Amino acid sequence: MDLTDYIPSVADFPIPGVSFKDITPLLASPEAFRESVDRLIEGTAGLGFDKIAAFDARGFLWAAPMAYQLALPIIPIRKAGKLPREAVSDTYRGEYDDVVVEMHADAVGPGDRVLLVDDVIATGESMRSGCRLVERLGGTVAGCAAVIELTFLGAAEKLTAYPVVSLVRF
Ligand SMILES: O=P(O)(O)OC[C@H]1O[C@H](OP(=O)(O)OP(=O)(O)O)[C@H](O)[C@@H]1O
Ligand SMILES: Nc1ncnc2[nH]cnc12
Repeated sequence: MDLTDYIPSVADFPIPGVSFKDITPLLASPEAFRESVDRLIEGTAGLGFDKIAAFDARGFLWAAPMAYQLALPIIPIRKAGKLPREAVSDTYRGEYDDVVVEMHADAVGPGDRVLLVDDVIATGESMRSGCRLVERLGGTVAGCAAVIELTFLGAAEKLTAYPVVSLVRF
C-alpha cells in the first residue's frame, strides 16, 4: 500500500506558499491508518524506548495506538496553557506560526528513553522543541517518528543527533 495516495497536498493552506499535507483521507481509511500505525511501530522497533511523547494535536492520533499496542506510557506535549500542573515550556517558529509547547515537569526523568511521535515533520522545529523538553528533564530522546517528512524543508539536518523514522517523504 502506498500511503502517499491517502495524503493529498492543499496549496496555500493555511497561508500562501505552504503546501499542506492533508492526513484526513488517511484517517478516513481504516486499512491505511492501521498500516501507518503498524509501520511506525515496525520502523521504531529497534530504538529502545519506554515512553512515547506525542505532539498536540495530530501527533496524538498516532501516538495513542502505538502506545496502546506497545503498552507504553503517553506523554502529551501540549500547546501552552492546556496542562494543569507544573510544566516546562519551549518556543519555536514552525512553517506557518509561532508555537509555545509544554510538558508536565514530572513526565520525564533521568533514565527515561522517549520516542517523539507526530504526524508531520516539516521544518523539524517541533521535534527539536520536543527534544529540548525531554532533555531538560534529564531524559534521553530515543528517536523521532512521523508519518510524513517534508524533506525540502531541511529537518533532517536539524535532527542529525537523533534517529528519525518517517513513512512518506515529499
Ligand atoms: O516540523 P514543524 O515545522 O514543526 O511542523 C510540524 C508540526 O506542525 C503541525 O502541527 P500544528 O502546530 O499545525 O498543530 P496541530 O497538530 O494542532 O494542527 C504538525 O502536526 C506538527 O506538529
Ligand atoms: N506543510 C504542512 N502540512 C501539514 N502539516 C504541517 N505542519 C507544518 N507544516 C505542515
